[in-house]
Amino acid sequence: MSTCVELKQLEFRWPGAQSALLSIPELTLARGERVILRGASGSGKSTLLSLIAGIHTAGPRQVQVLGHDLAQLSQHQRDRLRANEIGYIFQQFNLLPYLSAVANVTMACQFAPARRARLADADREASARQLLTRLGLTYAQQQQPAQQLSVGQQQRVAAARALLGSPALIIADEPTSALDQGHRDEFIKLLFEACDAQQTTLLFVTHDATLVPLFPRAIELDEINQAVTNV
Ligand SMILES: Nc1ncnc2c1ncn2[C@@H]1O[C@H](COP(=O)(O)OP(=O)(O)OP(=O)(O)O)[C@@H](O)[C@H]1O
Repeated sequence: MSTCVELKQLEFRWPGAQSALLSIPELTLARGERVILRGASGSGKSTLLSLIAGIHTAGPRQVQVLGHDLAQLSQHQRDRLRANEIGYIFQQFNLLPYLSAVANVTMACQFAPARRARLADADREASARQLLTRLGLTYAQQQQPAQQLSVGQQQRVAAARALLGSPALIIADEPTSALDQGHRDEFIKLLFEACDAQQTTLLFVTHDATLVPLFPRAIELDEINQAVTNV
């Protein structure tokens, strides 16, 4: 199985900080893997995600995504790689409230030519509708402005937006924190099915330990991060 994300001797310290926040000797995520990354508040989860997404950068060869050494790419190349290959599901969903659910989803491919090219159906809207239907939204709900949907429905729209155009990696940053347990488990099941259908790697980040049994692989940030244990 090929590699999606590879960290090697990752050392990261925020400017002005006294010591490294992250010191991770090695971590590999294979293509198509479903991984939950858990860690206490402030342990560096979001920082690690921002390094994998190329929003911030570490040293040469420390973070590789789909074979690209992010430190060797220009800002523009990193932005392009992110737009084409990484779907992000945010805690607050980041939907545009007045746009319909389906329009929120199609926006994902606006600046991502590779994602557009991978759509099974050349019609972006048709592909977005297929995903939304698979994630359980009716046609009528797909037409509604995002702000008129329930929290659970908005979350499915955010997932469909991240999945459209089959990016190699989905990063989900605390996406279930606003849901009750029943909706939460159902959402994760749907997310797995959608990722499986398109061979997408899922990196799901949370501080909630009760989600761990739902995933085939769990990583405790405190266990792989030597910076924390050395403090
Ligand atoms: N842009 C930044 N500049 C400087 N320091 C930062 C920045 N972002 C985060 N930090 C610091 O890095 C540490 C880890 O923060 P981070 O947000 O990565 O943790 P987290 O595990 O995602 O926390 P939470 O679960 O509360 O969201 C914190 O001490 C924070 O103050």
